[in-house]
Amino acid sequence: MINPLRGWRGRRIAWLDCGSGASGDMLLGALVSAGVPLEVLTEAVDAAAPEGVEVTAALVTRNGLAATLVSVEGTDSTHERTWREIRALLEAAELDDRVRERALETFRRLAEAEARVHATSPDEVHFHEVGALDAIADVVGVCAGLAYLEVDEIYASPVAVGSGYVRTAHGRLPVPVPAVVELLAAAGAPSYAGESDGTPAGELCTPTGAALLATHVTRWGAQPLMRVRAHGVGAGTRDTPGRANVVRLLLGEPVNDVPSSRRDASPSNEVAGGRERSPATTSQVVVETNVDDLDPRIWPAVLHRLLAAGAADAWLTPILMKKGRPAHTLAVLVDPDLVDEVCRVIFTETSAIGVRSYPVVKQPLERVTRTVALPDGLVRVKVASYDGKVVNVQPEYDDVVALAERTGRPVKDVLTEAHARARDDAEI
Ligand SMILES: O=C([S-])c1cc(C(=O)S)c[n+]([C@@H]2O[C@H](COP(=O)(O)O)[C@@H](O)[C@H]2O)c1
Ligand code: NI
Repeated sequence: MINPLRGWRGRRIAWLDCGSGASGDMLLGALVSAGVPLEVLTEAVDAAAPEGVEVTAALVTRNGLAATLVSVEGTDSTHERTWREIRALLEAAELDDRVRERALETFRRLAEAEARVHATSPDEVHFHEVGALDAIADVVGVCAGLAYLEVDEIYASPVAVGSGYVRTAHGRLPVPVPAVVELLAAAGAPSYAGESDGTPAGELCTPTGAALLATHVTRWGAQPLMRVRAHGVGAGTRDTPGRANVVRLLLGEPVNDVPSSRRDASPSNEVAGGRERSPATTSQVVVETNVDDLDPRIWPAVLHRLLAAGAADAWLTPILMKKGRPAHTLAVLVDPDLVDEVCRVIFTETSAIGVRSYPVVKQPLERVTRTVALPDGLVRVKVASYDGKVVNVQPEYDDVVALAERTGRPVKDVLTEAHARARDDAEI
């Protein structure tokens, strides 16, 4: 089995074009079309599926475009599964830890979205279509395919969600269906209807597709500046005239559009041992501007937009400017390939009429995200190591707050519990 990205040195990124939406099978097709061997998906699916399923791939066309259609067939003996059942199933399956962690996170997001839609708790959620055998296969297969590619970061375009109505086990639902709205909102993903000529587009993004995107994608926007090394086109089941019903996956390396002296000072992050990224220094850019005339109520939205555009961090420092004017320095830490996007946000959202920027070298600690199981639910935890030793364990605050809200417990108690469990798991 040859990884299509094999032999590359340096950072690897993936960009998903979700201009015709996203679903589990479209994502599977894009992975196979980009070069992920079908066996990688079938091995993971066989390990997780409670009953026999067959995963096949075929070359088809969608509105004239060649695309790979991956189909998952099997007879399911049950009509619904609970989040608890799926969690137990994934926990018991012989899956690679990373694949299991991602699949659990995908279903956790689905359970939380369903719980919000139906005003219940994740543990009370009964999945219908989303808990079926083919959906489990889609989730595990996509998580296995993406893990196989070992990309450092996954970007995706804004997501076309569709419009109109769709028939489901819940009855007739408006599109985007409620679970998709919840999932994309929780992930901060930009979305739009995607109608071409005012005709309702139907359901373009499904809950499974949205949950998989929410779990894997860390940045949303147009294709970043990248050298494409491989790409794939995954077909949706329907062939709609006038629109290629596909997800495209582009794999490549980001192009650092920065002076060569910076590149020399900052080696690229090679994949160490094939999995974890080394704590090598990385080069980023700080973009700054001083502003004295913006309505201060707008600043939180500006910071939010900058982070949504992919900035690694954005902050304000109060300053006293020329003529004794109180003002703020807005500073944004960003990868070189996103500087233009950050400048676009600054110029359109603030009153700045210029920015300055300078390269910086960042030394990140090696870190991994783990999921710890508390009695009431899951919490992601960031575990950072220095010199091979765990030096920091930090539960994801948003997960802690969500769990505290769901259970009615104080946030500080859930935080302490998550912290203790994570430290136990990390053996520190
Ligand atoms: O299965 C469940 S719980 C479910 C919830 C919702 C809500 O929006 S609420 C919608 N659906 C519909 O089921 C089909 C299949 O979805 P996949 O993600 O498995 O492809 C789709 O039409 C959803 O809108 C299911
Ligand atoms: Ni529902």
